Amino acid sequence: MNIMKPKRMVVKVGTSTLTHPSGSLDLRSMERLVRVLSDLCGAGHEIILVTSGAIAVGVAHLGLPERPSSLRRKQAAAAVGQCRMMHIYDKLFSEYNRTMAQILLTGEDVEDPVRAEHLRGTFSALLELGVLPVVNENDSVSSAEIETGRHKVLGDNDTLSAIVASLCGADLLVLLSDIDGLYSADPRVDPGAKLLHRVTELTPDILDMAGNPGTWRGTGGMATKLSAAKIALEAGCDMVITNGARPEDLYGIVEGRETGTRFIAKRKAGDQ
Ligand SMILES: Nc1ncnc2c1ncn2[C@@H]1O[C@H](COP(=O)(O)OP(=O)(O)O)[C@@H](O)[C@H]1O
Ligand SMILES: N[C@@H](CCC(=O)OP(=O)(O)O)C(=O)O
Repeated sequence: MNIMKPKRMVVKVGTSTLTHPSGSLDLRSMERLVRVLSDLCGAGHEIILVTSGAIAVGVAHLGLPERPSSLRRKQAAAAVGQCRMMHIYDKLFSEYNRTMAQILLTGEDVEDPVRAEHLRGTFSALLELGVLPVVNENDSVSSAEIETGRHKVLGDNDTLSAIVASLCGADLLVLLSDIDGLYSADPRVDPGAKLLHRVTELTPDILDMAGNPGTWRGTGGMATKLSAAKIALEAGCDMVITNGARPEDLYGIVEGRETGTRFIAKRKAGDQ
């Protein structure tokens, strides 16, 4: 197998990996992830982290009995949770002597060519400076996903991470989920479903495999991950879906080891 070692990569981590079922931050999981990402930066990879979790963490921190149904309350929870998460990330990255930066995006930011160009410049400058950008959707401003559960331009962090990967010319996008990869059907519904190791084309059969999120904390399920795959592959960027419970798998993934499901971009399919 001839998989190029990625120089620039985007890693997206979902709410279910970052939080306990109560919505509180899973500190052990965050610590392991931050350690691996810091180490990969030390090994010469340029990494952008796209993180979910703001709403769930805000709901837990505010002591709300459940995820609110009103948009304004969800946006308020996101504002609280985002601040909590960044505080912990910054503390953890500092332990490994890494500087991080926060970037919050809305659909308009990536749709507008002038803003997109500024963003590209900011990401490159941060990476040149050895900084690790940490990105989330600006949920307190944008209502795209939290209102509808779907995205138009952005709206979920799977799509957001693929847009960021494409914008920054990343070689690899890794989605850390609460499941090992793409199965032939949702294993929570069909226990006989099989894990797919490699996908070279998003055929209608593959797209039909995607089901809904697994828990109240997840947003897009596999459908948004496959939308992300489409954006990444069109940008010539490989994408891997793997289990966020084992962040150490990232070491093997950057070496091209078979882990989870790897979607292989066209320019590389011929090399296999
Ligand atoms: N074909 C499929 N293969 C794997 N998981 C699937 C599939 N269809 C639906 N799912 C569901 O998608 C969930 C992962 O997405 P999601 O709940 O958004 O989590 P996360 O936020 O961790 O990405 C899985 O737990 C699983 O229940
Ligand atoms: N931007 C939202 C998360 C959106 C999202 O896609 O969540 P997830 O399915 O857990 O990756 C938040 O920070 O709560």
